[in-house]
Amino acid sequence: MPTPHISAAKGEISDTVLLPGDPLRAKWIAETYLENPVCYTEVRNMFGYTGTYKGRPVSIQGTGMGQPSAAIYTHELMDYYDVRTVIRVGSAGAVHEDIELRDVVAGIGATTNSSMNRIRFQNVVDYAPVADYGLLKAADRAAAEAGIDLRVGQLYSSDTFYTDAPEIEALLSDYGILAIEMEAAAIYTLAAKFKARALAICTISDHIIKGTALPSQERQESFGDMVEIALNAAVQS
Ligand SMILES: O=P(O)(O)O[C@H]1O[C@H](CO)[C@@H](O)[C@H]1O
Ligand SMILES: O=c1cc[nH]c(=O)[nH]1
Repeated sequence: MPTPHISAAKGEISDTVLLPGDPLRAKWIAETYLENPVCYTEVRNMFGYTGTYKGRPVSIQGTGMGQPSAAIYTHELMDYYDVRTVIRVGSAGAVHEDIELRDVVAGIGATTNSSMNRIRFQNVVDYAPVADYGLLKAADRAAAEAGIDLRVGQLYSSDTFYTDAPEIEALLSDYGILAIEMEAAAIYTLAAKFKARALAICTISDHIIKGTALPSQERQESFGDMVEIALNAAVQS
């Protein structure tokens, strides 16, 4: 029996899954980087594919935008399909002066304004969602081998894309946050719950402090470095 949101049969999804927010990015990654990709779900047009990379089975599953959506896919993958390694491959907005457009950032941790973990931990604990150290090391190694400067630091997983309080983003930058995205904190938390491994890697598509952005046609091309790091980390670790 499939899950409510994924129509694959058990065994059709690898234990190692890349998680882009955009389902069309899942399609592009599968068709560009995997050998023999097969689409295993089209429920809600949130595409998922399994193929091989360097001889190892790897799946790519879209998550949609925001922590509630990403949490549904991560939960079903880990709880029902026995997925044990996930790497988010996302876009993010830089909030730090040292980060530039097209930089690839790996989130060692994910600060968040989401209420999801407040609900989970009954408003008693401020849980600190963190990446899997082994996966992070594998990504760092894969980036070095490819000659890519992987920036490692904290992400901010926000529940809002548009904000009325830009001063919060400036404050977070002062406290070392590199970039804003919308899913990593939920994915890291669920990986901990299911004794799995998670890492979020993001390409900087816009710079919130500097007010610059990649033209839309350049976005997909700029994701190549991130995807290669993620796939090589996935198969090496
Ligand atoms: O490009 P993706 O992976 O969707 O990630 C980022 O882009 C979306 C916002 O435009 C949010 O999902 C954010 O996390
Ligand atoms: O969540 C996101 C993703 C890309 N750019 C942003 O500013 N925020």
